[in-house]
Amino acid sequence: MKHYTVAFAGNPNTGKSTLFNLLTGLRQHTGNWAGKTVISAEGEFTHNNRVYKAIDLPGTYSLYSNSADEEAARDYIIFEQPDVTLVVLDATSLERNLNLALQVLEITGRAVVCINLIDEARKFGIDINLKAISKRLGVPVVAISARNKIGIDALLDQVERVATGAFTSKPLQITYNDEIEQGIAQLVPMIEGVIGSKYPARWIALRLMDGDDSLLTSLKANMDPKSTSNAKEVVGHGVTACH
Ligand SMILES: Nc1nc2c(ncn2[C@@H]2O[C@H](COP(=O)(O)OP(=O)(O)OP(=O)(O)O)[C@@H](O)[C@H]2O)c(=O)[nH]1
Ligand SMILES: [Mg+2]
Repeated sequence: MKHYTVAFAGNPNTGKSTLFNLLTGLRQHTGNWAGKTVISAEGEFTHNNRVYKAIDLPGTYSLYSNSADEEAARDYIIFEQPDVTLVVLDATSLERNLNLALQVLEITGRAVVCINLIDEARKFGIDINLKAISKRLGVPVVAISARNKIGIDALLDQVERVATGAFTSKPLQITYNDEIEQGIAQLVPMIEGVIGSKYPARWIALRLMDGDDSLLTSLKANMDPKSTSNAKEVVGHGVTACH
């Protein structure tokens, strides 16, 4: 039987490990500071007779190269290419949390957005229009409470749809200003020429324009050794960095 992989991404403290523990029966540390996940943990769970490998990534505010955690989460999503990236958001601060969801969607459409802490949101009278968010993002969006075990089956049904390809996502693609879009248009064919279509060229173009050397290093390390010598050329083509 095929094992699907599901990576749990999200801002720190959004309940990723609580959900991971609930599903896998493992005991990843949870909690405010002392329990912070610093390395990715792996476990397994089943749903509708399908087996899933779960990877609990460290909490990050972005997928740029600001810290080892962000690089680890980014590299896992780009290079390991999980069947599903489950983006766990805090229902009480959606605006801040959605930023990471948008970054994931720039990398992959194989994603499910999981709005956790729905119990807390309800206490504050926050009403979340899941349908509208899902339509806008182009991927399934489910509200849960990992701590109170609410919405878990519905979440796993959506994970299954994305994992099996039953759901065709239309991930929201952000359009940037003309200067950036022109840079992307120049870089994408060069990037695809060097690394093929396996990796998200548009996102890589954006990161290269931002001067993200760590991504370049990871790319080289993960690429076929024959083609690594070309990687430098892509950034050497003189597209101005946009900060
Ligand atoms: N009220 C409520 N609290 C929750 C829920 N899920 C998780 N929590 C709490 O939120 C806190 C953080 O949970 P963690 O599971 O450690 O969060 P995390 O996303 O793994 O955190 P990092 O590893 O730092 O990224 C803990 O105190 C949990 O008990 C929920 O559905 N409702
Ligand atoms: Mg954690």
